[in-house]
Amino acid sequence: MRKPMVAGNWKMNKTVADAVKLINELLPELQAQTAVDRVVCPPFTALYSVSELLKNSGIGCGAQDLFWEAKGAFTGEIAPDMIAELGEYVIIGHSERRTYFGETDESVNKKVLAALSIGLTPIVCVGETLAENQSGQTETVVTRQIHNGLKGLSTADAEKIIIAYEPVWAIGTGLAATGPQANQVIADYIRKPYAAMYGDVAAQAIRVLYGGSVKGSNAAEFFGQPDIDGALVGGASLKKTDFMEIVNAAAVL
Ligand SMILES: O=C[C@H](O)COP(=O)(O)O
Repeated sequence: MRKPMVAGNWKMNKTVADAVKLINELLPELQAQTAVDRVVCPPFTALYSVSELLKNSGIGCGAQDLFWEAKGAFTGEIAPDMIAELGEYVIIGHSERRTYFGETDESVNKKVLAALSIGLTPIVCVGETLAENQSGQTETVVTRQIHNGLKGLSTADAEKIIIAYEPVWAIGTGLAATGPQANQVIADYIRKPYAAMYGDVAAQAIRVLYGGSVKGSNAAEFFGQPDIDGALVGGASLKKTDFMEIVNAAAVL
């Protein structure tokens, strides 16, 4: 039985002051919802302040990216142990990083291995663009991202990672996939190839989230699907009421 998870990806939003305010608003209600694993991923600049507020709260804290090297002359980058001091999770390979910052399956794989080696749990994002979807390439693209981005894991790590299926055309557009559409991709193009890599036990153990225009009004449609274990939420994670609607919807999963 996989425990549902809802993670908020704040993207490039919120100053430290704004982040502290939102966490203080969220904390009582988030803490009350123990049926769901709850995670927030603020921008790097707010990570320390948020992690201090979340200490011993039962709410997970994560970064939105990391670099695979341990230290050195990599201006602007953040090392795995710097994140591990402040949180337990890290989002890797978000489509915005693939699109705007040149992330590839190869860099995703290096980051996943680096995160796992220091004990962080990666939330690895995969998903096809609108053009890829419309030209019938969803299977090819998503299975390639799984094969190349997630290779080389140990058996224990293979059972621990989290994958987020985020069709790029659904991110921030208000145009969510349907529950059955997302479930089919997750079952056939994510869990199935993952089972071929790491076995059925791992493929059934890992949590796969859906992401892309999730809101309170459509969350239940995704959470009612057998292969969807929760959501990676962007826009709707920036306001207490919006985020809590989604977290509470996951509790009945
Ligand atoms: O990481 C979150 C996803 O990109 C979804 O963003 P969104 O909920 O604003 O569509």
